[in-house]
Amino acid sequence: MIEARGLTKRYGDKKAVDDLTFTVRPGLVTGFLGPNGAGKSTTMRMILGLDAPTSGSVTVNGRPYTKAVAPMREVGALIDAKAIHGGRSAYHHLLALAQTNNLPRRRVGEVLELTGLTQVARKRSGGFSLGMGQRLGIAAALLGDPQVLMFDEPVNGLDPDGIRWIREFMRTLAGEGRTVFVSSHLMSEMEHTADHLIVIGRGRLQADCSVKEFIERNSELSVTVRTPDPGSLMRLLAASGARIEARGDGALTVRGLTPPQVGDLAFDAGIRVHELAPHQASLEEAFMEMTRDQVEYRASAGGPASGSGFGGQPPAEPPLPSRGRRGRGRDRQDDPHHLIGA
Ligand SMILES: Nc1ncnc2c1ncn2[C@@H]1O[C@H](COP(=O)(O)OP(=O)(O)OP(=O)(O)O)[C@@H](O)[C@H]1O
Repeated sequence: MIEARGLTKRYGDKKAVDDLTFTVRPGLVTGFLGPNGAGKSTTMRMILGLDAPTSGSVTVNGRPYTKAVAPMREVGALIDAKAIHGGRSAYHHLLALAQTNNLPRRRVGEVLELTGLTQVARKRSGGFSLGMGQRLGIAAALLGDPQVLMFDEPVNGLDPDGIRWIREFMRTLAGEGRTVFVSSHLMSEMEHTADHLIVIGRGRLQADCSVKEFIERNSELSVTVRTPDPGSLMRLLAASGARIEARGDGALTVRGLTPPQVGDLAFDAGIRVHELAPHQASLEEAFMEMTRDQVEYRASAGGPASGSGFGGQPPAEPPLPSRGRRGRGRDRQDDPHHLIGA
């Protein structure tokens, strides 16, 4: 269990982390999300005692991590997988860590096996691929068989196989009852990995809830409808108060009406419908809505997109007028605790 209470970190006159209070519970994968510069790494460093809070506190299993008698048995952390002596083999890297931390030698073989590195254990780690380097970092984190695991952006730069492996591994660790805290700015990845989310923006807590709740509260259910007569259907639905967007692929996105309402209106007017489906926003779309004003270094729309993540991304959809999603998001940002304590 990780507990932060009023955790604050100031660099000069900038608050990198601002009065964060949250609990990371065992048995779940908790995603720690926020745009670039939101304060995720600073928070993780404070949890590990690598940075001192300006005020507030954070404990691991009830006490500050710096007070842990056997740190590697308390927390396993993957913060920077490249921080490894490249001339050493994976085996010797892990053995050195085990010996300096008073951990049994047998753990080296066990964690090599767990992370699928046994076959390459005697090779120089400097020649490892990014994915193998991440596995080695995770093997090191597991050496002390800790109950709490923290991963800072573990899937960055990995191929789909590597991403899937890390995702399943984190889920297994949580399934064993461990506390798994993982930071990421890759929304599509977190949607499939995390049970719970802690979201920060500009150092402040924005949400502390499940993935499902986050999506439901930050997006509006819409209806996708296809018809050979879009003009008539658009006029009909607009007259019933719906907001309609004609998509490039010929479908209409309708907001403000349910799928049965759209179907019934079309039927009564004798308009053929070829597709009618509810659409729930993805985690990424819900995030883009909530953090619209919080990305510290957002490229202009049309700038380089970074995949399914924060920053460098144009909004998922153009802003809608008055009752549109942008308006909804703004209202909520005035109350940063609207999702907290759900
Ligand atoms: N040592 C430092 N000195 C001054 N400012 C810092 C320092 N470390 C971080 N910051 C600032 O604190 C803010 C939070 O940074 P942090 O690295 O924690 O964010 P992050 O959410 O991890 O972002 P990213 O995803 O880009 O790593 C940023 O504005 C950053 O520039």
